Amino acid sequence: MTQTPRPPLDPDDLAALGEASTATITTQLFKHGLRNTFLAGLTCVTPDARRMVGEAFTLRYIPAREDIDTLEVYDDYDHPQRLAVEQAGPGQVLVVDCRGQGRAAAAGNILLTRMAVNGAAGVVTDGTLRDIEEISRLPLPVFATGAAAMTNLAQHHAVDLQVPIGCAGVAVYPGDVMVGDADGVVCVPRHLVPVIARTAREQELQEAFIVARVAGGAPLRGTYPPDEATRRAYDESRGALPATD
Ligand SMILES: O=C([O-])CC(=O)C(=O)O
Ligand SMILES: [Mg+2]
Repeated sequence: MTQTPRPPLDPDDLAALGEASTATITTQLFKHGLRNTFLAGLTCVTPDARRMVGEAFTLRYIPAREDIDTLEVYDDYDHPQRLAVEQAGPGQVLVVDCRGQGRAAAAGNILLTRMAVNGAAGVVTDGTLRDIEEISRLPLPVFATGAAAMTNLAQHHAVDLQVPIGCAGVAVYPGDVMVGDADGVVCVPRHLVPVIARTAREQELQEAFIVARVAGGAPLRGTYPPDEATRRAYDESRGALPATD
């Protein structure tokens, strides 16, 4: 299908998003009116992998049908699932729409090993994965709802690459930026990346200051959220630079 050209992402913005928590990013998106950006119910199944940040490369599954989705379809190296695995490259996160259905796996260890070797930035699905023990050792951030041994053709039929999808109830457009950490995965609409990157960085700095005060015994009142005096102390700690919102 034809791809709409997308303006390139600024590496500094990606770095800032990669350093911000998903909690911070969801709050910043909320401030911009977006409340449905967190892919609830997914956990990171590769706990030793780096933090995840990258552009969404989408793959859409529909329900399988027994007369179509036979095991022989995998003899075709151009099966859409296989194309997605080969094509999602450096800087890209494969986001797989399983319609929240997990009785058969979205993918398994061989496919995700291929993605790790290709330098993909991560894998996200609102379904399950097979070979989960081996996957858990991959150096690739992977998020899913859990494990299922059954191969994906039993429940899923791969139809589209790089189209808008729903994943865990969130709209994900190709090129949106996916960020993942221990809390889960958030989708940042591409056009909001510069502003969210900047304000998320600022929130992280302010929260580091606040948590140090709370850990040191400060009460919530006056500290969290910060009142005028705490904000002034924070600004002074930052070399008197005024906080941006
Ligand atoms: O058949 C599948 O779902 C794929 C699989 O097991 C793998 O990638 O190792
Ligand atoms: Mg396997």
